[in-house]
Amino acid sequence: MAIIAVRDLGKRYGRKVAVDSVSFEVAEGEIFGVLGPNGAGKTTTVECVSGLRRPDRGSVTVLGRPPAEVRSAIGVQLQSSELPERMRVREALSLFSSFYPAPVDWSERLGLSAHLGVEFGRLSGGLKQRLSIALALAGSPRVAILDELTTGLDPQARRDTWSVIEDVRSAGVTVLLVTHFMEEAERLCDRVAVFRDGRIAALDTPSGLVSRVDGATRVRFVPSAPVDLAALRALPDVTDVTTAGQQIVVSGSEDLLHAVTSLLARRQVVARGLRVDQVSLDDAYVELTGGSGAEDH
Ligand SMILES: Nc1ncnc2c1ncn2[C@@H]1O[C@H](COP(=O)(O)OP(=O)(O)OP(=O)(O)O)[C@@H](O)[C@H]1O
Repeated sequence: MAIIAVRDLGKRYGRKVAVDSVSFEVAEGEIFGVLGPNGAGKTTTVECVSGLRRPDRGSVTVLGRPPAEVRSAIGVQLQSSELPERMRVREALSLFSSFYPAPVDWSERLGLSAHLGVEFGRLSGGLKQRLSIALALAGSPRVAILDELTTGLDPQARRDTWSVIEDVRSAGVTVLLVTHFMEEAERLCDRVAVFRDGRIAALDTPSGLVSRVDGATRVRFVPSAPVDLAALRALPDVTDVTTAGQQIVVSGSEDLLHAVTSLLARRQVVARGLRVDQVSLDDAYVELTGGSGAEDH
């Protein structure tokens, strides 16, 4: 069942169209990625899902109801969440707990127990993010909205935060994750919506996005005997055949390897130094967003 349903969402700021005709559904228990360059409409979209912004057009439902009616089911960690510098971790947790009838303490699971007496201003970037997740989850929401959680973190803190997000999902929470990082989307997300100019340019699993790129798979080899390149080009899975010295490079869809090796076997040609490369989600992203920088933060 779809826990989040967005249909034909539209939002303008004055004359600026921030989001235009955006539709998607998120299934319960998914980690759903929202990806795209700066200004593509990601934050506006998730703010409409969280009920913080009212759409101009279209509809958003969470658990089948407008977000404003199910506030306690939605935990929000937004990009610029800052706390007073002198507020201690313990104080922040107890303040947020006081908002809810049945608060849940995530501090132990998120590795914050040893830092309860530390002031917010003295926490590392990774611990600040853990605290912001703990605060977003204090009301035991069914959906967590996490916006650019790992921007500005060092690689280790980013990896630690990823395992925290996996723990959150394991606890049964559906996650809507805004990110600029391909590696993060590939590692965590079940499906990803790639935003471009206020619209969804593609929506698929990370591997599905990769396979949309023309020539997503490349097979390279040196043939033991001359091969008819036209026969390779005629294979249904092949989009391109080039040569580099003695090496032949065949590009095409995922089933390419089987098609190429079968043809070579029939002609009793051995493929020496055979290598298969796959384009990365980075390549797919650049193609889908028209070459916009993915990691320009
Ligand atoms: N409050 C606002 N008033 C006017 N324009 C806005 C406002 N918020 C966003 N915009 C504009 O709307 C467009 C979409 O912004 P949004 O923040 O949703 O994009 P984004 O994909 O989240 O970008 P980023 O990755 O930089 O956070 C941008 O052109 C932005 O400048």
